[in-house]
Amino acid sequence: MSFIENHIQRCQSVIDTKSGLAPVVKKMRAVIAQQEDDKQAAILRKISSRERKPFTEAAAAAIDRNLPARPGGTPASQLPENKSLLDFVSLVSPSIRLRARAGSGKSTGLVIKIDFLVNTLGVPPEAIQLLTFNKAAANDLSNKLEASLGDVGRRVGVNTFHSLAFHVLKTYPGTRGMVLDFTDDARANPAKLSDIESAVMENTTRQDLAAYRNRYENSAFKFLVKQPDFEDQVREFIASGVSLYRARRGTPGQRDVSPIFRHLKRVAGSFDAKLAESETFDGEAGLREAARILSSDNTIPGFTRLNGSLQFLFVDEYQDFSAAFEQLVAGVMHRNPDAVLNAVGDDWQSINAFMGADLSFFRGFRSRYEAALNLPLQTNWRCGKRIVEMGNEVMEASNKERAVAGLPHDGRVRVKTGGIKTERRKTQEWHEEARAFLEDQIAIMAKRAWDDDARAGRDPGSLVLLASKNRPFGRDLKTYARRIKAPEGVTVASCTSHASKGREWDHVIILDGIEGEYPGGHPAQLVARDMLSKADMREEGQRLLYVAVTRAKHSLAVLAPTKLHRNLYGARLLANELVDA
Ligand SMILES: Nc1ncnc2c1ncn2[C@@H]1O[C@H](COP(=O)(O)OP(=O)(O)OP(=O)(O)O)[C@@H](O)[C@H]1O
Repeated sequence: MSFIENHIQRCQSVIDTKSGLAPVVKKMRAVIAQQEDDKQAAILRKISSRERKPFTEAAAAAIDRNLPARPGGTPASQLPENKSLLDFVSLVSPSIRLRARAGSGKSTGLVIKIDFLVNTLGVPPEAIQLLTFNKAAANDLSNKLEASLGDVGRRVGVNTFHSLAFHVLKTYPGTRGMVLDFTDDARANPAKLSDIESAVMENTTRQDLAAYRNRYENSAFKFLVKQPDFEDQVREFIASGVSLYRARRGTPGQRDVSPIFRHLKRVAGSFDAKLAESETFDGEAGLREAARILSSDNTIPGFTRLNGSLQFLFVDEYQDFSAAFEQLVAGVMHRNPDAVLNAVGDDWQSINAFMGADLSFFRGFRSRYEAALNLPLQTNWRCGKRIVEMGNEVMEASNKERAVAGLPHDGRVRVKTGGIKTERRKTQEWHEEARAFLEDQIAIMAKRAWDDDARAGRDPGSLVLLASKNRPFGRDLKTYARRIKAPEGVTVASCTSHASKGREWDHVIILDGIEGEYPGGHPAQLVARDMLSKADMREEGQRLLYVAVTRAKHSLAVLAPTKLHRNLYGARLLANELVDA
């Protein structure tokens, strides 16, 4: 009997006897490891295409336990739009990187797969661990698991990366007594800026400042050099740059040649030494140290759950990994070599480059982990068809990559540009014009959105104002939101495009769909030029626009007080209403 037939038989017996998957995974990996490098991927694909069979029926049942049938009675598992979901749930022995487009039911898919593993294959819930970036995502997944699996769902491990690191450092004898100066949401709150600032003050000489002056003198930022407080401004953005430098350490392909890069390295080194002296770990150092401990063979007394008994590790938002997160996951896998890793994320939604995120981790998944496959989840269950298309246009998607609309309704796209000229004018002047334009247009677009609801027989839906920065054109988003006359019972939200990730509203109005504005100016933007390529920075803006566009369920309005952003040109073709100035 061939290895593949044996493998399929072993899979069948897992279903029949609920006997545990670990030996099947172990055997499969051992056989693949014997193959020549170039043959490994091919044989894994072959195994996978056969492995779907024994598990498909039971995986379909898990999908149908969790998702309602279509109105005509077709079970969710039988819909062509859910074929990729069925693949994801039914493939259990390879590690998987799931590229899940916006609104494609990423968290729903995770919960269904865990339901399948626990209730059909008999995997103990304690042998399953989920890792998320922040507490909100962890709570959301815990609630969904409990809703689907009942009490058993509570036995699945759900942690943020930082809470896992915290636990390791507090348990490990070598670090138990150290000060842990990080919170669960430390990604949004990197090293305390004030401490970095003092390291900057102590490690920035006249010569270093001259290097910065040189760097910007002949660039688009030469206006900065002319400003009297140039040196203070530099010290401020160095501080953010040092956080970025620390987060990017160990990222493959890091550019590391410029004098500015070397200066950031020196300041970071001094800051790290200070942390070590005071026996303190901030979020970044804490993740790295926990990863180092996990990757060693040292005993961590009291650390039992992830110490060899783990069978499945699910990782969320994989597109936003920086080196520290990758190292932590590698550490968990080192302790649990037979575990299967399922990493889910969307490379189109990678928007944390300024926190050190780098897509190379997502892209290099198959080469980093044994017996690993890439799978897609392309159907968007959130947005109307035109809005899904809008997302594809923003991303200049090839046919293969396009997200596909799962919902039957069309959705509406509206575009209005103001054509306000920004050249040779003071910012304040054109901002005033932009404000007047926005106030008029927001009111018009909101009214049209709620009229759509009335025509479709829906209650007036939720509405959000989005922009890459909180202060588009001199007024904050909240103030614009407050001026909208909303129907009774509807609150108008406002949010930066970054913070909108993972959320959804019936109607979205983007306020700054203008040329050159995405992403909003991050304090580290100037030094980022020495660490990230121009293309990376441009694509980051494109992805942020994609996130903003795909928050809308029924209608999307794009406002551009000046000219339209080039990645939004597609909006003109898809717009139901288009009024150019
Ligand atoms: N296969 C499906 N069929 C029908 N509805 C689905 C399916 N998957 C998810 N949904 C619904 O679509 C909505 C979005 O799902 P979910 O929150 O899981 O998406 P997500 O991919 O995690 O979103 P994002 O990554 O954009 O934040 C939910 O209301 C969910 O019930």
